[in-house]
Amino acid sequence: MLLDKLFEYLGNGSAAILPKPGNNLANYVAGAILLALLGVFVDYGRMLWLRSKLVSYEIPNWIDCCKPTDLGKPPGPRPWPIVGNTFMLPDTKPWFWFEELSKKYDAQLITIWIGRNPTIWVCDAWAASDLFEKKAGIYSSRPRMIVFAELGAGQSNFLNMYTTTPAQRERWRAHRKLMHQGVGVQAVRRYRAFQNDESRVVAYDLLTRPGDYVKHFERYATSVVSIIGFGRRVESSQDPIITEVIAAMHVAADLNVPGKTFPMLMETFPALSRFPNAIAPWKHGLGRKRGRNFFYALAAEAGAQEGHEDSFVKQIFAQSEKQRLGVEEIASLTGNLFGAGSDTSSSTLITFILACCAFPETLEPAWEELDRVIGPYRSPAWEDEESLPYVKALVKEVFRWRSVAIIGGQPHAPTQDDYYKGWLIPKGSWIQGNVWAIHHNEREFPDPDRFNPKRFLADSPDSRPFPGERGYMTFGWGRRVCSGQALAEQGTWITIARILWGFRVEKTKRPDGTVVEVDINDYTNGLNWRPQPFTCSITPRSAEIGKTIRREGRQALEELEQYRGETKCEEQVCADRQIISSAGIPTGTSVRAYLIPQKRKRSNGDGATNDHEQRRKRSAASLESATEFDDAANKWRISDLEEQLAAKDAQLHRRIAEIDDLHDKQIKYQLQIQIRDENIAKQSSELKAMTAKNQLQAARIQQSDTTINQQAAELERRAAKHEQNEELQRSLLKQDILNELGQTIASALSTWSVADNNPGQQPNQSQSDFLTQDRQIKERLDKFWRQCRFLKEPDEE
Ligand code: HEM
Repeated sequence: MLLDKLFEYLGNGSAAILPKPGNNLANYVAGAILLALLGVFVDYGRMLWLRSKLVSYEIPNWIDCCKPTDLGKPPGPRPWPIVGNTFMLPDTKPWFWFEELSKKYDAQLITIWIGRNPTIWVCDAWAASDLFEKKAGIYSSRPRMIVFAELGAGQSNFLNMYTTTPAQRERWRAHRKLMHQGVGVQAVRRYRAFQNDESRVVAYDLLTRPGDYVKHFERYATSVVSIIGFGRRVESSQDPIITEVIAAMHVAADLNVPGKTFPMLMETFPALSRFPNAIAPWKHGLGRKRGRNFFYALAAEAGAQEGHEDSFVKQIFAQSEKQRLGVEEIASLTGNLFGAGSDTSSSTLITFILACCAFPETLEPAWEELDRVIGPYRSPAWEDEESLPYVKALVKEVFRWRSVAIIGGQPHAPTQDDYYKGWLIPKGSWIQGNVWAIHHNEREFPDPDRFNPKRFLADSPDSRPFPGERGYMTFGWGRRVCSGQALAEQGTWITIARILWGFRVEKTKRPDGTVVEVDINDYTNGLNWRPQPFTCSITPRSAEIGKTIRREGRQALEELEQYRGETKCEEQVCADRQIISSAGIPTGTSVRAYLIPQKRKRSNGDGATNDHEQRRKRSAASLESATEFDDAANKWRISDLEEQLAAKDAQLHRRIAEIDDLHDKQIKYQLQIQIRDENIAKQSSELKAMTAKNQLQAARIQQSDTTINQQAAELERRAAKHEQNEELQRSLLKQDILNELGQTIASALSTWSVADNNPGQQPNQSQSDFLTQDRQIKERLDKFWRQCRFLKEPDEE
């Protein structure tokens, strides 16, 4: 505090150090030095005292909470007075160093002193989950951030809000609720149609201009949030929303990385941030609020326009009175969609392209799955997600492998003193997740630098336990978890699935056949990092797929037509003047004016303006300011040319699309004629086959008729023969009967003559014999008559 005062004194009161009549300058200086030394001494005492508390012995259950070696071991390098560990920080990407330190100290948490402030880096997934998730009630506030909040996005910005007091918590909740209404899990399902269309346009753009893949991704990500926010899409990568916002985000991301230089040193000496920009080069021009005005102007313009009543900005204006939203808050709520949503999403897609080039073997299973489930005649749709488990795992691996928010976005701050495994985490201190270390721990992710989607397949031997069901911590934690997570996850899935389905993404080949290697470690230095520019080859996987991409791309553009619009330029003055003036922005000021402040004052085409000259004179002492102005003027001129170029580009694009359209129609008709010809040929050959079949069947019928006739004749012949046989049998039988009859009669006659000729001879014997023979003759005669009746023909009756 003392040092603060000293710097404040030196800063604000530069006049005070000038000698005044009667003052002894030497005494002044000596007094100041003495005071400063005393300040340094007291402050260093405070630092050491606090540091000693970082290893606490007031642990209720220290036996099970930490290894004995942890006790007494400082969880970070020893700080120096005033500068802390600042000068030990590496020039770039300090997260690697923090990871090394956590390994060196075998500690999940380490402490680095940025100047006089301890910052605690959580380098372990389980510790991050224990603190940020399980103790979310304590760890959901933000620390004081000079660069990011006070000089940057503003303290009233939802990203930076404190939640220490009930009033702050109530304000933060109101903003969170609005964000949920805009981009919460439920809300983003409504955006699937246009998000899918924008992703189809990306595929279409990759087909026509693959070399510009970075621009396509930036346009896509910005357009999606622009439709959500303002109900209008971003058609060209020259749109100021892209050029300005993404560039601003890169600057902000670079400035907010802990480093040994300014502006991060203002975090430890806040007084330095109060110097006017003109004499404070260490501020890098921060704190001008231009961004806020720009976003408010955009919001007011979109809010005043007809249509798209469900856009986020209209919801915000509808609730602004009830929620007592000020201009800054409205600007930040809409601006956050762009600030937090466009650079992050596009950088993630660039990382995906790098992974495709560096690890081509991981693409084969994805292609197999996509060919099996989707085929070439349509691209993946939302409903396919569950049928494409490998693609889903690949998207998760993209989120893990090189997570865009590599230090977990903004720091958290506990709202009270807390202890974790013996370490004190002081109230209000800066505690931040080192996502790099968390996602590169061998225990959870073996061979962590290898891009390996199988880690996210449950039955794979490469999968390991990890806190939380998602398996990664890319979107932060607890109550401060990224508000746009659902939107980013669904958009990243659909775009990656479509690119995998449609394209062969690989390293570029030189004319001599050698490949241009890619470097998986060549990333930018920002807190949202992305691969440094690299070349790659992006070609459609087949001609049929190429056709589908074109067809779907054009269909998507037609569907997106309803969101057509453009960021207003100078001549298109903001419509809602009342809102603008109530916001303290002069009426008639264009949105564009907040991007390039001096444009309206330009008097002639050569760029030399009166205002410019005056400003040069006024600020002769501030070379930086003048250069800055020159930059702005040049930027405006370039931007004009770029606009013209973009318009020509758009015209050319439309013309190419028309020609493509005609070409496609021609191909379509030719295809239809071909299909019809094929149908006719097929039908006539079927007819021929049927006729031949019929003829064959007729011949068969004829043949079977002949057979039947022959069989009938044979039957007749057999019947006649049978009759003849029967006749023969009957006559033979008649003959037999007649013979027998003759014999019977003969025997009767002889019997009767014997009896007549020998009367009285052995009468009894003869009598009985005679009677027997007589009876036998009668029986034989009876039988004979029966047989005769049997043989008799009916007509012979
Ligand atoms: C790949 C894309 C994205 C990544 C990796 C990402 C990552 C993050 C991270 C790490 C945080 C800090 C969380 C914490 O403090 O614990 C965050 C906060 C935030 N993000 Fe995202 N983000 C992404 C996309 C988006 C999108 C698309 C939006 C909006 C449309 C968005 C809006 C926000 C907001 C408003 C916050 C602040 C939350 C708060 O402080 O309570 N983000 N994001």
